Amino acid sequence: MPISEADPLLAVRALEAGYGKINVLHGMTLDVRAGEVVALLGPNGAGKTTLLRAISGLLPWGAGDVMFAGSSLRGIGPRETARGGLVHVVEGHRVFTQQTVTDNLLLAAYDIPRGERLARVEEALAYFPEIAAKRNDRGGALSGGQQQMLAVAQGLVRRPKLLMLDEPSAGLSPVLVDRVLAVVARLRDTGTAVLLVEQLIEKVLAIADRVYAVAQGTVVLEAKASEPNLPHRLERAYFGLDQS
Ligand SMILES: Nc1ncnc2c1ncn2[C@@H]1O[C@H](COP(=O)(O)OP(=O)(O)OP(=O)(O)O)[C@@H](O)[C@H]1O
Repeated sequence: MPISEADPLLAVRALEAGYGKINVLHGMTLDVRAGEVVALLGPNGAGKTTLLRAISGLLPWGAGDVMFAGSSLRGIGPRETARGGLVHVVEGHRVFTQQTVTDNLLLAAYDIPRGERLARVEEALAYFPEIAAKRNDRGGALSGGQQQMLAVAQGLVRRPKLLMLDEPSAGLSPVLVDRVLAVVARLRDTGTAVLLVEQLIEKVLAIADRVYAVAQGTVVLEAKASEPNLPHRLERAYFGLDQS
């Protein structure tokens, strides 16, 4: 069934997921609309990474549902979700250190028609001039921050409808953090939706359209990023002091 304009691109409904007998997500519900940048904020251990892993099919889930572009993702693995346009750049993703930057990107484009792959690689490199300049270097020769950018570029090669980024700023210098977040803002301008986990509240509020605060496996606050006094309200929500 074709997705209508009004339907969210991603709809997570009353999702339960965890590890073995331990449930981590307790009825998680949220939406991402086409072209929207949505941030997931919350304390350590809240379940943000677990949620992204469940959405992309890295982690099987129990009750509830995840709908992407109008279809349920139940039982669908990460390769297939990526093929459908939902790309997850996992936290601490490692690039192939022995392969060149270009080959790392070509590997990410493995199932894209051969004639299109190089153009896709160029398109992704255009977002990151500092790694474009090192396209013939081995992945292992890049700095940690540049490797992180390469991991994001590997996701972009697929021209996702929704890109999920798990703490893209982790371990980056302030300058590189700004660079990565500027890429997120540019993606929104090209109509790509982004769902990102981020700890840097002020920085993320500057580029996100909406935010969800997550605590103990459930959404405790949803707000437009432009709403006043949000950092304070988010903090209160984490500790169960605020209802919205
Ligand atoms: N592989 C695993 N096996 C068992 N428990 C896990 C596993 N990964 C995470 N957990 C537990 O699930 C809960 C949620 O972790 P998760 O990583 O999703 O939180 P988070 O909000 O992303 O936090 P952080 O910001 O610290 O990454 C935590 O209690 C964590 O200990």
